[in-house]
Order: sequence, then C-alpha cells, then structure tokens
Amino acid sequence: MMNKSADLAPDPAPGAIVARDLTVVRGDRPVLRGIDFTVPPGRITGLLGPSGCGKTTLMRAVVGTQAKVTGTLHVLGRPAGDAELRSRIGYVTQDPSVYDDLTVHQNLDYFAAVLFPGRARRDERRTAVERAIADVDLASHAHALAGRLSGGQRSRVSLAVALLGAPELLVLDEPTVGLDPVLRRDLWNLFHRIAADRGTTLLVSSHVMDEAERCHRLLLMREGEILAEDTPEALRHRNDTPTVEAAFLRLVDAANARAAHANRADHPVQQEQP
Ligand SMILES: Nc1ncnc2c1ncn2[C@@H]1O[C@H](COP(=O)(O)OP(=O)(O)OP(=O)(O)O)[C@@H](O)[C@H]1O
Repeated sequence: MMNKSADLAPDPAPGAIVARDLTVVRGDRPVLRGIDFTVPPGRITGLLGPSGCGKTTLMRAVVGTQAKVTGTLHVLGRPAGDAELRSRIGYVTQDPSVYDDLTVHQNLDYFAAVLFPGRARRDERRTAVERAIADVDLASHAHALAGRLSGGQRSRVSLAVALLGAPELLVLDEPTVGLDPVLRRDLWNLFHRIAADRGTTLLVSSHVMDEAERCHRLLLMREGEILAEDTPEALRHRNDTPTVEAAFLRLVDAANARAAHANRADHPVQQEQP
C-alpha cells in the first residue's frame, strides 16, 4: 500500500518520477531499501546496475504492477498505479509481448484497435501504426510474421506497441540486450529523437555500463540501493575517473568499505585477556 497522505497530496517536486523512501519486499526480503530518486521530465534517465540489483522491480513499481510497495512514489504527478496513468505510460518488459502468428502490422493494428477503438478513429489508428513502424525502422518487415523475426526485431515490435499511444513516459527494461552494436546505436538515436522531438521522459535500464554515456542522467544501483544519481559527466568528474564504469566501481568500493567499517563497529573484536 502506498502512503495514504501521499495519495491525496499533489506532487510538489518537479520530476516526472519522484520516489521517497521507496521500499519493495519480494518473497520475504526487501529488494528496494528505502530509496530516494527523481527522474526529470523530457530527458533520458539510465537505470544501471548489476543483474539482480532491483532494476526491474523499480520499473514495475513505477508502472504500478509491483506488489508490496511502501513509501512515496509519484509518476507524472499522480501516485504510481493510478488508473489515470495507464494511457500515459508505455512499458516494454524484457520479454517481447507480441503475437507470433500475426505480422508486425497486424500486431500493431490489434493494439491500436484497443487504444483507439471505433470506426471514427480509423485514420488515427492508421497514422499511429505507420508512424510506430517507421519509428522502430521495421517498414521493410511490416508484413513478416512476428514469429519469424530475430530477437532484436521482435523487441522493436514491442517498442513500437509502446509508442502507439504517444506516451509521456516510456519505461524500457533492458531494450538493447542481445542487439548488435549498429542496432544498439540506432535504438539510442531513436530514444534521443523521442525525448527531443516529443518531450517524452524515458527511463531505460541496462547492465551494460557503456550505455551510461548515452543517457542525460543516471541512477546507479546496487543491491536495492541507489549508489549515485547524476549526469554521466558529473559522475566521472566527481569520482575523478575516465568512464562511468570506473566511477561505478569506485563507488562500489567506497560502499563496501563503509559497510565493513560499520560491521566492525557493530561487532568489535574481543581482545583476549592476558
Ligand atoms: N518473483 C520474485 N519473488 C521473489 N524475489 C524475486 C522475484 N523476482 C525477483 N526477485 C528478486 O529480486 C531481486 C531484484 O530482481 P530484479 O529482477 O528487480 O533485478 P534486475 O536488476 O532487474 O536484474 P536483471 O538485470 O537480471 O533483470 C533479485 O534478487 C531477485 O532474486
């Protein structure tokens, strides 16, 4: 359950996503541990950290599909999970959700019919479908069965589905995993076009540190906590490192040293009596 007071209060902070003391329990252990962060509107925020650190859980909380969430989480000025947010957020999971026995075009026609129902909106549907197919550069495969596409092409169909409703916030869970370098570059160019031309806010997760440099801002995560929240340049500068990856490693070492120090303070070694 979210804070009741937070449900009623308008979002006072200027962020597309604002989290305060956000905690998520999965199974019987906390997977997000009272984290604070802000995602600015109209920018690309990268959510980076090793496998299992809680990136998907954080995204699920943002889109409102995660249970056992406590703390405050505002998305586009509403409490996360609010019904009004459904049409304003596009979410692409790690497993492409497309129908294998339909073509790319038919997949998009189907989802467009759900989003823009009725005869009167036929032209709107057609325009949205053509634009989404062009956005993800799949025009040459529009009439291929989704089941016959490569993994990267299938994930681009999923992305096209998410773009159909022109969402204000796009949440993408490891969208470039398994893609070759050229496709990865093209997708990142697309993300930048979407942010610049449409003012869309993007939250993009990755465990590949070189993708960090492509983001406007970063949330660096480790073991359910936010290690740092800043621009790539500021992170490099502040940690005096040539890359974000090196900055991340330095921050991990510092966090480990702090944890070891706290552990020693909690459990001092008993001196043997002479
Ligand atoms: N259904 C579940 N029940 C209990 N624990 C879970 C469940 N799903 C995930 N977890 C645990 O929650 C933690 C965070 O998982 P999450 O999927 O959010 O990480 P991630 O950073 O997205 O990882 P990856 O990069 O591998 O996708 C992991 O330790 C995982 O074992």
